[in-house]
Amino acid sequence: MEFYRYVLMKNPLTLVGCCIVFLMAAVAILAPVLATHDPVAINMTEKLKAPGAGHFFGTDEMGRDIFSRIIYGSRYSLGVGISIVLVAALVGTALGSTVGYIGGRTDQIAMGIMDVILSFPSLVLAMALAAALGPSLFNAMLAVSLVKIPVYVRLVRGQVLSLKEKQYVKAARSFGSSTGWVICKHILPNCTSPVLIQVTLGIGEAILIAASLSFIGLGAQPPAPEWGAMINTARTYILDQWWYATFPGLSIFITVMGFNLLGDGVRDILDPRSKNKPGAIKMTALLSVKNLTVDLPTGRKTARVLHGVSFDIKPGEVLGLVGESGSGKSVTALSILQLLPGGKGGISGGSICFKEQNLIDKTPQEMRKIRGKDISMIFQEPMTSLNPAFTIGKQIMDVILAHNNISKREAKEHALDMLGRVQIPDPARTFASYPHQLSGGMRQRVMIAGALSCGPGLLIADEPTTALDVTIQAQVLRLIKEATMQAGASVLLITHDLGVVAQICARVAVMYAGEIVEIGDVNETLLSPRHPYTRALLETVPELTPGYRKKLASIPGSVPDVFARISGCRFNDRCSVKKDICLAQKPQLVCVNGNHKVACWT
Ligand SMILES: Nc1ncnc2c1ncn2[C@@H]1O[C@H](COP(=O)(O)OP(=O)(O)OP(=O)(O)O)[C@@H](O)[C@H]1O
Repeated sequence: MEFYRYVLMKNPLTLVGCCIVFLMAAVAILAPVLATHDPVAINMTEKLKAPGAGHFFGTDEMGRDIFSRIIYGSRYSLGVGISIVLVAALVGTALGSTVGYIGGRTDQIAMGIMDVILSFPSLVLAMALAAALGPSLFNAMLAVSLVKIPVYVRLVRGQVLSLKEKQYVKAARSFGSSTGWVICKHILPNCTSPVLIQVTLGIGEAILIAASLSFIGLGAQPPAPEWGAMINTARTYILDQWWYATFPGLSIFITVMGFNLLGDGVRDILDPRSKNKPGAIKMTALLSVKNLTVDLPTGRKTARVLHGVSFDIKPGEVLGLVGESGSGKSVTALSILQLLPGGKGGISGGSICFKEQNLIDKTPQEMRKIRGKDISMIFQEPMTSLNPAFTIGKQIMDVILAHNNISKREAKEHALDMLGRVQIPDPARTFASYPHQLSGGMRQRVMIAGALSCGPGLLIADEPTTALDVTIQAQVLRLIKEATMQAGASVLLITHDLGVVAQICARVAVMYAGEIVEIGDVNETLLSPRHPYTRALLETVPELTPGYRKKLASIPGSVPDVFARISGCRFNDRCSVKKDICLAQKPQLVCVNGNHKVACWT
C-alpha cells in the first residue's frame, strides 16, 4: 500500500522504472509470441536490410531479424542480471553474517580480503576473472557474481556488528541457541531492507557489466541474441548500418535505467533517511572536512595552526586522529563544533560538512542546537567538564531537556536509562551523586552517557582515557565503542596513542604540524605505514610490533613552532629519508592503495 502511494503520488520516476521492468519481464516471457522471426535463423538474402515493414529493426549481416533478437535478448539480460545479483546476495549475506557474528581474527582476515577485492574497479576485475575462466556466458556471470559478493559481505557484516550487540540477540545467545539459529532467526531478518535495496540497485549494474563482457567477447557467444554481443558484431557496420548497434544499445540503456529508477524508489521507501542523498547506500560521509585552515591569535600575531586539513567520517565509523602534542588534533575537533576562541572566527578557509550541511554557514544559535544533539564531545578530564555544584542526574537531564520537548519525569527516566547503558552498576545512586563522589572511570562513563543522551550522529572524544587509570582505560574504550555502535553514532577519537587506535578504530588519520600526513584503514596504515612520521610514531609503541626488543624509540626533534616558515614538507627537518624535493615542494595527500592516502615524496 505504502509502495503504491509512494510510487503514484510522490515519485513518478519510480513508476517509470516499474513500467520498464514490468514491460521487460512481459517481453521476456512472451518472446515466442512477440518475435516475428526465429532469432538465430540465417537468411543471407535479407542481410543488412534497413528497418521496414518486414523487419521492424532491420537485419544483421546474417540476415537475422534484429527485432526478434532484441525480444529474445531480454531473456538473457533479465536472467543474467537477476542470477548474478541473487548469487552475489546469497553468498555475500551468508559470508557477511558469519564473519560479522564470529568477529575477531576471522572477521579481520575476511574483511581484509573483501577490501582488496573492492579496491579494484568492478568491471576491470570482472574482465580479468572472465578472461581467466574462458569466454562463455556462464563464466561471465560467475565472474560478475564473484566481483559483487564483497559488496554484500560488507553491507551485511556492518548490520550484523550492530545487531549482535542488541539485548534480544544477547538474550538468545544466553539461552544457548546455536550460532546458525541466532543468525537466521534474530539477525538476518533485520538485514533484509538494506540487502533488498542493494539487490534492486545492483541488477542494472550487473546487466551492464555482463553486457560489457559480451561486448568484448568474454560473455555470450554468437549466435546467442545477447545485446552486448550484438553490439560487438555491430561495430564493423556502425557507420553504414546505423540500426544494427542502435537497437541493442537502446535496449541496454532503457533496461538499466528502469532497474535503477525502481531501485531508487525501493531505497527511498525502505530507507527514507537516504532519500535525496545520492550514493547514501555506499555510505557517504557523515562528516566531511575539506581543506580546513585555522588561524589563531597567539600573542600579538596570528598563527596558522591548521594548514588544509581534509578527512571524512562515514556513518557508524570510528576514525582515530593521532599525532604528537601540538599537531592540531584538538584544534580540528574544536573547529568542528566551533568552540575555538572566537567561535568560527579562527576558521579562515575550507568547509566542515555534517550531514551535507556546511557547519561554517551556521549561525551561533543553530550551532548551539547542533552541539549535544547532533554532535557531542567528551574531553580528557571529565572532572573539569562536570559542574561540581550539581548532581550527575541534573547535569544529564539539563542536556536532555535542552534538546527535547519532554517532561522532567521523562528526562529523568531517559537519564537513568543512559546511565544503565554505560554499565554504571547503580544508576539511581549515581544519578543522585555529585561528580567528586565518583571515580575517574565512573565520571567518564557519566560523560559518555550525557554525550549520547540525545542520540548524536557523531561523538568527538578528545583523549578520553588519558587521565584514567591504565586498568580502567580499556574498559572505557570498549564502552565508547559498544555504546556508540548501539546508538549508531560515528566517533572521532583523538589520541596520541596508536595502541588505542589499533584497539577500536576502523580508520586512522595521522596529523603532523597542522596537516594530515597519512590516512587509511587501521590495519593497512599500521601494518604498512607509508609516511616516515607514521613509521616513527609506530616505533614509539613497542607492543604494536611483535617481537620488538629494542629500547623505546622517540622521534628526534619536535613539532615545528606555529610561526616557523617551512618550505616543502613540514616534516622535512625531522625526516631521516628526505630528498631534495622534500625541501622544495609540499607533498599532497594522494591515494597509494584504495582509501590509503599519504602526503610524502619518498
Ligand atoms: N587557543 C589557542 N590559541 C592559539 N594557539 C593555539 C590555541 N589552541 C591551540 N593552539 C596551537 O595550535 C597548535 C595545535 O594545538 P592542539 O591543541 O590542537 O594540538 P594537539 O595535537 O591537540 O595537542 P595535545 O595532544 O597536546 O592536545 C599548537 O601549536 C597550539 O599551540
